Amino acid sequence: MPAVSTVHPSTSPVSPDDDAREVRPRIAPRPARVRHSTSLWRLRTYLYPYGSRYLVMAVAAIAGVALSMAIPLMTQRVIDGPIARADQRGLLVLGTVAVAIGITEAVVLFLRRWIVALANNGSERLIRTDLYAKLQSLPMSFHGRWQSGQLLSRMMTDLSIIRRFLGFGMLFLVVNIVQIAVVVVLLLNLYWPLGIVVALSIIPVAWLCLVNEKRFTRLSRKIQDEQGDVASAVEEGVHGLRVIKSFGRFAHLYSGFERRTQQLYETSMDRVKLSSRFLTFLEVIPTCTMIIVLGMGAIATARGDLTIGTLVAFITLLLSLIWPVAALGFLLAMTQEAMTAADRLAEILDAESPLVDGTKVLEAPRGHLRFEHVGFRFDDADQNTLTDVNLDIAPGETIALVGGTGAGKTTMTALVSRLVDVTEGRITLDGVDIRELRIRHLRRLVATAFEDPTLFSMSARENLALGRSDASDADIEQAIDIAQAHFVHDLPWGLDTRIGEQGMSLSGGQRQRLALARAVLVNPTVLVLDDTLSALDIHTEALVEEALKRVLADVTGIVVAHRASTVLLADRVAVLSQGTIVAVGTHSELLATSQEYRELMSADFDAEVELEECGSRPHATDGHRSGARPEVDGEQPPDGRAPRHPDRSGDVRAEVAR
Ligand SMILES: Nc1ncnc2c1ncn2[C@@H]1O[C@H](COP(=O)(O)OP(=O)(O)OP(=O)(O)O)[C@@H](O)[C@H]1O
Repeated sequence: MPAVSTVHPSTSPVSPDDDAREVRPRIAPRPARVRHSTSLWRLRTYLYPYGSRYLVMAVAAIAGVALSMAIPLMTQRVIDGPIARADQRGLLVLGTVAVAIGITEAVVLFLRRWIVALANNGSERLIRTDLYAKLQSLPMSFHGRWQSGQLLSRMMTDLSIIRRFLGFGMLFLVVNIVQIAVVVVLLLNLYWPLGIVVALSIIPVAWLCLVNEKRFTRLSRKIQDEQGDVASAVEEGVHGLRVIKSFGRFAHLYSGFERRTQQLYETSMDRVKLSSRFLTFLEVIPTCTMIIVLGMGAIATARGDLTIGTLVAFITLLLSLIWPVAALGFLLAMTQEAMTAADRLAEILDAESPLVDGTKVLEAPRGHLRFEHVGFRFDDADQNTLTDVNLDIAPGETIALVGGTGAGKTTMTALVSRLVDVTEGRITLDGVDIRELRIRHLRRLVATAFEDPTLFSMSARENLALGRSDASDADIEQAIDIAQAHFVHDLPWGLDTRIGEQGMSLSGGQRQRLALARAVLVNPTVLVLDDTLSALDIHTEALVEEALKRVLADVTGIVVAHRASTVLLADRVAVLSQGTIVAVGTHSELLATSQEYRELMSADFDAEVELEECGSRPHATDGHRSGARPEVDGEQPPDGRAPRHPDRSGDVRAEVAR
């Protein structure tokens, strides 16, 4: 039994940047009964680190409103006091106090704006980093279901909506409601008959808000989803530019894009119409109230029931209500938008990852890999992709996985590094179920080079050292040598050359070689090559295979092979058909015993012959693939193992022909 140690999560050597770490967002857990608005409320935890700033902001906002309300009351005192009595000294004192109040209000306003920027940009950053970490931790099945544009629009647009709400909407929604309530009380206190008129005018305002809430929410959600669709279309258009241009399908895609933007435009206009009607009513109500108050106030003053100073103060206070009431409309709209944005963020933050991290690490891994009755079914599929797969790969052995298109080869390799988890059976590494191993540890042991090599917008060196940040220059050089990726030294700044988005500035073969070097650099215990050599020219492929033979001699290898040439890198071959392994053996054994294997090999062979007959065997240039290699006679090793290189084509032809 291999030495295995168990690592307690809190003392684990796994660094926090582990892609499968359990992401614990600051957001509160999802409540059992989810209601609209709960998502926004749950985001309050992102305010806590900036709690003191939000508090200062709220105090400054309330102080600002209180000061603005003090000015009409001062005016009343000035008119009914020093002005009525022609008291110059009293006028000077009260005037100075009024100026001081005005200056203090301006300072408080500046303070609030400055602090708000500090606080809500900080909260936005925290939510964004949590979202990013969560996205990284979610399984491939999640990313398969979601359009990247939808994720992008949540990370950018929805977060901006929430930032605006946290910095402005939330505060003023509260401040304005408080201001309306306080002013109404003050008005009732100044002269209650007019105060009642103002208080009654609040009823239609509240009714309008309630009536419009549902429609506004629905339209906001629709717009945000449609923005995501547009972002997805832009993303696909940019990524698929080459395909679109080569097929001359620009007009077709353009019309699809135009349809989406038209839809977004129409929904946005629906919302504009709704909010325009709503806002107009909200502005008309205070104006009508003002006309009634002016008329009734004039009569009351004429009767001597009201002083002129009180009427001026009343009108000034009422004027100060126009903005808070009119603003209620867009503040409520902002709140609705923030609620739907928070719902959309919660869809990511609450997404459950079925991948559970293990606790064990292998002290001295040997690379004994076993598939035991492994079955796998994709989430949305109605039947298994893999069924009862059994395969025992000895330490240091290399297995070639061969099978027709869609047989399940890529899926099988994805199980080894737990990009997806088995749904039946188990996979063991040195006798330990890989689900019991720490994922970061497992992914250190298993390195995969994919057929479609993704390179990141960073330097060639950073791309190479992605799986092993502590790699020395000598390690990098060795990996470059094995993958025959010496071309990196010819790039304008050598290894420090920034490779374009997705490595677009490199050829397919160059990208594959970098991806291969990246996998080799990890110095893994298990090396998985998912048809990694498919884009190499025959000359480079021969050199890479020569070097790979040395690497594969020391590691356990799984090589997905579509062609006979690649099969010959392996010690044994497993034939996968319709999701299950139908034959395992050496190359020559399978040629002798497996009809399916013979057919797969002869298909490759036929393609080769066709190429030769057409005289179209390509020259050794990057980015082209011949599928064939020069015919060199070779001998079968005495142990029946597949001859590795370079005489496999001749060997395959001879045996298939037999
Ligand atoms: N995300 C997915 N959801 C549902 N089915 C999927 C998904 N990904 C792949 N499949 C299906 O699983 C099967 C196996 O796919 P896989 O990519 O493993 O085959 P493969 O043998 O590697 O094929 P190829 O040689 O063409 O790369 C296919 O039928 C494919 O349609």
